[in-house]
Amino acid sequence: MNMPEHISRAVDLVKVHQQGQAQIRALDSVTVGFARGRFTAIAGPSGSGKSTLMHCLAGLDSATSGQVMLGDTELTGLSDRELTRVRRDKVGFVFQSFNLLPQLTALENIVLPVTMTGRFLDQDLLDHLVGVLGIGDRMSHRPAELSGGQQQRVALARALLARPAVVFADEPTGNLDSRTGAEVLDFLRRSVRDLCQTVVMVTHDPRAAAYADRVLVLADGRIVDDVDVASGADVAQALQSVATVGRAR
Ligand SMILES: Nc1ncnc2c1ncn2[C@@H]1O[C@H](COP(=O)(O)OP(=O)(O)OP(=O)(O)O)[C@@H](O)[C@H]1O
Repeated sequence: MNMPEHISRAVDLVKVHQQGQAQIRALDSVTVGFARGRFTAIAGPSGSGKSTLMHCLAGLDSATSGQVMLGDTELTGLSDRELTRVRRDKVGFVFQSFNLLPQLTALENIVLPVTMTGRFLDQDLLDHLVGVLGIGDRMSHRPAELSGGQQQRVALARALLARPAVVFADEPTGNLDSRTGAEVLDFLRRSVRDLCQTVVMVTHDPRAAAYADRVLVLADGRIVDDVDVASGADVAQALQSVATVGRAR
């Protein structure tokens, strides 16, 4: 699993959490690669290791053993300081809880990661993102003055403006009503299609997973299914797989 088209990959990844005397094997020898310009959903029941896998892939958490690569950079073995730099330069994040800075306006939140690091502010891309997301008239508002859906749109623009190697989205629709959630998922899918963005999304929701090109299903820290959702039949299979694993627990 060392293919160059895999922008993100994990090899034999193990993560053991210590909880008192008990050891919890949150990831049990996971090997997986994520191709550029694809939208992958990581699905599975609560506690199956979805967030742990995403956190290790994104350099937010360190593995117990195994290897994580982001582009040409091996994350495993980097210091906290180096990891911070890699995350800042190569990763975009979208969280369930939006994670906007409350004292900044929507526009300031969106451009902060780019301006803070002295990088080129791509005004055309900014205009494109704001236009597609329909938040042009909210740019001077602070997060508290925005709806949940508007806050998540601001977070999406912030994640994509820096043209990260990978956008990691952790339950991005978890705090949204179903219509707004569908708009967020549509936008993620569109960013893959129009901007060739690579997106990896954690979700427990089969309907959200169905927006992806590929669905990885985790159970007990292992990949139990890996479905290419190119055709309608595959979507049905992926949904069935997520539901079955969920019921079996
Ligand atoms: N910091 C931690 N300390 C101890 N155990 C942890 C820690 N983080 C996660 N775990 C355990 O590791 C396992 C995997 O957790 P993880 O959060 O990755 O699952 P998940 O599939 O994302 O679940 P959910 O859908 O509920 O968020 C669970 O058994 C969880 O209790």
